[in-house]
Amino acid sequence: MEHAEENSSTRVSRLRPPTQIASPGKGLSEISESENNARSKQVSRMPPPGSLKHKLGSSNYEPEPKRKTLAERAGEPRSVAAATPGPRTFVKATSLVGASGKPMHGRTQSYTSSISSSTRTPSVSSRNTSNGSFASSVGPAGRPATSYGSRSQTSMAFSQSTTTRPTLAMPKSRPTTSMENYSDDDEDIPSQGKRKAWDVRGRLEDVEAMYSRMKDTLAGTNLERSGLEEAVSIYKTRIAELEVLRTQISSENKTLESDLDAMRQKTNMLQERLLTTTTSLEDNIRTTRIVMDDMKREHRNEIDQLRRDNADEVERLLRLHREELRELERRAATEMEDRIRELQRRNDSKLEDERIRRLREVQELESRITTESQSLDLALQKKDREIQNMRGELEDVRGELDREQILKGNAQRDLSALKETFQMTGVESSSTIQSLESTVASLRARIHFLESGSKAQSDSFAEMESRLQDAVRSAEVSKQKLIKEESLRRILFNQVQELKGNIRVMCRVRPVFDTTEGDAAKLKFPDTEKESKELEILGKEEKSSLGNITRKTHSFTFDRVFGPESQNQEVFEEISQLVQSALDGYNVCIFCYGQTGSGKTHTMSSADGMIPRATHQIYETATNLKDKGWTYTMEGSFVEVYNEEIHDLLGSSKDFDKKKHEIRHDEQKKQTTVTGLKTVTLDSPNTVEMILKQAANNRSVAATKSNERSSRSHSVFILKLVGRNSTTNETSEGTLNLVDLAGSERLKSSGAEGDRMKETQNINKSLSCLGDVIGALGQGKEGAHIPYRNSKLTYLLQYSLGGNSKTLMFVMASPLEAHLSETLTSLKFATKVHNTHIGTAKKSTKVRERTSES
Ligand SMILES: Nc1ncnc2c1ncn2[C@@H]1O[C@H](COP(=O)(O)OP(=O)(O)OP(=O)(O)O)[C@@H](O)[C@H]1O
Repeated sequence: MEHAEENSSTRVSRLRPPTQIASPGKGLSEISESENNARSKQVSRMPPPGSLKHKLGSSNYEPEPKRKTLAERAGEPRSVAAATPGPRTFVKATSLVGASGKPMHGRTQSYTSSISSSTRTPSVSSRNTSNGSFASSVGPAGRPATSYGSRSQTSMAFSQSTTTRPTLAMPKSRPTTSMENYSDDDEDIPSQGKRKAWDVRGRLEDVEAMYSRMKDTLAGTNLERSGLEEAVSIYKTRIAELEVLRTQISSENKTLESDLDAMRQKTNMLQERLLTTTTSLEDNIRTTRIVMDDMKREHRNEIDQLRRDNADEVERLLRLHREELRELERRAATEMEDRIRELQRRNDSKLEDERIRRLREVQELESRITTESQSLDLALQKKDREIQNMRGELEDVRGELDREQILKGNAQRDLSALKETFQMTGVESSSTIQSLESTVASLRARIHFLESGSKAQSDSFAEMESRLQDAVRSAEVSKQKLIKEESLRRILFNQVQELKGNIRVMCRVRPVFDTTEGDAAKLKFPDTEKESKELEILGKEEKSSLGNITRKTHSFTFDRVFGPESQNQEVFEEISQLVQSALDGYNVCIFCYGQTGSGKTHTMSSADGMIPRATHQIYETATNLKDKGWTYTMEGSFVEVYNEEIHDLLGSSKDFDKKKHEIRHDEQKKQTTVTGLKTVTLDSPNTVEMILKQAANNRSVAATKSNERSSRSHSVFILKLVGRNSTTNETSEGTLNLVDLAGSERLKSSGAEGDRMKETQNINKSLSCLGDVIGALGQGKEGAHIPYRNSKLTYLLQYSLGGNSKTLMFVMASPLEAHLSETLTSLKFATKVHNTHIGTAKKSTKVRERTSES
């Protein structure tokens, strides 16, 4: 098997073609027979290869009975020359395996073809050979073997079994071919090897017999060839099949590879999609959160709105109810009403008398306090002066005393020196002694005098000390008294303010600048000589149904009316007391209300307007109050309420639409804060100018976006004043709000559209909310709902409008005929506010209208 495998590569090409049979001879028949034998076996075993292997592989295989196998013949006792000495070719079994050397599938696997050309030594006695192998040597007997004998020969054998072959006897006379040896055993050619040379016939017969065997062999070879061809074709088919399989596998492989690529791409795509989905999911979550926040906010607003609506509804119902009650009361007691009116009038006059009396008392108290504090100041100054004088005297006396003591020391030293001199010289002169003694006496007298003077001086010094202590003590008492009186002044001052009313309304009419502005309206200030409280406006001409042209005169009364010639200085004098209240710890709110161009900004924020004046006053007062133990911190912020949004006028105008500011209330402290606002500490009077400039700049920058910003938004200057008295440990926290409201013109008359309409609607809404809040406060019911939340402006000013706070409204009026109806609307609104009583009772006024024919 080992050799068969080694030589498998040469197996087919070594088949000997029939033409190689050289010369006829004795060995020819042998070859023919053995070949025929072998081939017939092979042929019979060839197809089908599958069964063949099975048979060949089995040791029980029986060859055809009519022919003897080479093995049989080899086993016969007759001596046969196996081969000539020298190199000899052994046919070795070679398994016919697949071309690749691998075992064949199925039937082809079992078929083995043994083709060998290995050259071996002649010794065959000790080795095992294949039973089926045969050697062929063709050549004439008695001569050395032909090239057939010496060269490699092709033989075919089946290596199904191996047996030990008996030792072959070597010929004595001449080397014999194997053919000769075999021919003796051949039954078909009995004469073989015995024919005589002259027996041509016999030999011819032999040749013929040999020929016929050759023919058989040829036929066998053909069969073998066809078998081999068949095997080849099977291999080819198999190869083709394998090729197809390979193609299929490679195509499958390609498909799988492309599938793999596709899968990879798909995975990549899926990963990308996953990434995109994750990102979009995160975005969605973020957006959802924002939306949820918005919704929450909206929800909160809606709830607030609902609450407000409910409260308004309840209020409306209450109002209705009240009106109904009033109506009933009115019907039931018309007569009583007159009496009540009468009583009220009396009450009012009593109240007014009381107010005047209290005012007088307060004024007297104030003047007394002022006089007392002045006299105290004077006494203090006098005492200070006295102390100064005494200190000077004391210093002089001390200096003198020091000098005298030096003199005394000197004199005593002189005296003792003289005494020593006298004792040394021994000179005694009575006159000199007397004079000296008198000098000593006088000196002694002087010393005594000086000593007594020094005592008197130190007594006077002690007296002065005690007087000084008394003066300091009394100054301290006076200071304490002054501090107490300052506290009393605050209380009394607040009482005066309350008596004046916690909501005050003043009117200011601006001048007509030039004739291009249009005609001036007919305005009258009847009481200019007295208190300047009244304003009369002659209305427009109206045609009655009878054709008469009439004109109404509208009379308004306010706490003060400022005519066109009034200056900001005059206006400020009226409000300075309120500014003082803010320093005393009250919340103060000063509004400017009126149509565009009526002078609100001029009054409030111009260079000499209320804001700079108020801050200057606060700064001065705070500095003066330092003597009375008060230290103040002042922080200012400036905001704008535009379209119901809060903007920081001290911040950057770029942040106007980005930064959201929230209003927060501290219920306990009754204080309002706005988130994210820039606050400026007012540590010098000039800071306010800087604030006003920046606010104006920001508004003008914003104005380029939405036109005339100042008249379309409310501006609120918030000044927080926190004071602390280190002597009394008192604290005060007041807020001063100075508000420049947006133009109050009505939507109809302004003819606004789009964005402007929205602005106007928001302005109208916030102004009417302001009216509602003041109206609700005027009802004066404790715990009643005040609709602060209805607008940003009222919500911002919540703690500066109700309760203990003080409010002043300036209604600004245009002097022009063209603005008459707007002016009248503004003045009517102001009258409504004026009639509102917050905190203390206040005389009510009405708009009086008289019609006169023109
Ligand atoms: N009492 C006054 N004396 C002199 N000038 C005045 C007076 N009132 C207003 N003015 C001037 O009139 C003009 C318009 O006034 P101002 O800007 O104050 O009106 P406004 O009511 O604030 O308008 P807006 O609502 O548009 O802000 C300004 O030039 C201002 O200086």
